[in-house]
Amino acid sequence: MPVEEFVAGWISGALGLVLGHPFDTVKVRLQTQTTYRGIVDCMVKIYRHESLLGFFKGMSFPIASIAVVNSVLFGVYSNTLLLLTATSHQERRAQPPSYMHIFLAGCTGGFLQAYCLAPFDLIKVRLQNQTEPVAQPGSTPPQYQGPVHCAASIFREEGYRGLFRGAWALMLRDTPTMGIYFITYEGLCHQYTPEGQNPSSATVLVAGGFAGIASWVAATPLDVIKSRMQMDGLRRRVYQGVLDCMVSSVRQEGLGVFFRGVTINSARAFPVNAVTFLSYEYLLRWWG
Ligand SMILES: CN(C)C(=N)NCCC[C@H](N)C(=O)O
Repeated sequence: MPVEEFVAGWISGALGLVLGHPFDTVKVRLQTQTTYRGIVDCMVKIYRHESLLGFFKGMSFPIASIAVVNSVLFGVYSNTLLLLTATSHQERRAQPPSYMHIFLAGCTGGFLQAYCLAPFDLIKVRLQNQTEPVAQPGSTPPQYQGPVHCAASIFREEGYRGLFRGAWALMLRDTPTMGIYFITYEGLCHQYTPEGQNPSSATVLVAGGFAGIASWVAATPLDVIKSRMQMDGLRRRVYQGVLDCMVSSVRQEGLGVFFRGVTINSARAFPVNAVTFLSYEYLLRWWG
């Protein structure tokens, strides 16, 4: 089993993650709290109340976890394609796989990465939702003092299953949308690259950026539900499950609730995934 894809997936994911984390914090706040009037209002309030550090809350854990999560996504994707089409990463430019195979490999990668991502994503969302300024003497300390304390508190108060709160919504979000992610990327690269050649850096950047946007637009409805399920249970349980969360969110806030954070998600997705795919492609070419 080729391991380069796993390592390239890890490094490229980490680069994308640092770039996108401030956007991600604004998105999570908009999806789960009603105190902000929009993206700009949310950014101004975070900056005034919590300083620049507020945008980077909850980042250390995803950085540690991206090694597992992104390498599982890219490694499983590439190795599933290898199983389905018997072509390695290097051979795929000359013999492109069918879109059905790309979609199936993307869905498989998305499904398995969601399982690894669930506890890390839960901790990230809980930390991002703490609105207290970072470490101010004399002020009330936030409920969670950091990722390890957060994980330990969830485990103590909600048990092992508590660490997987929102995992179903996460799997439903990631399985089909990772298929869309890889189809968009490969489709755009194929469209703008002469037969048998590697795509240029500009093509990889644009295809990666649009793959990110397409997958996040499709993922946003379940992303909202996932974030709400992850915040549920903090004080008391409100939702019985994914469906109940969907129905009560629509009843209270209308259908527009499913598109909360779609603008910020898309703005974040372009640079993050452009950088992710560019570094992934170049690392593999370098090692190949
Ligand atoms: C849930 N969806 C749509 C995705 N995860 N899409 C793929 C993008 C992955 C990248 N690490 C990112 O965070 O944008």
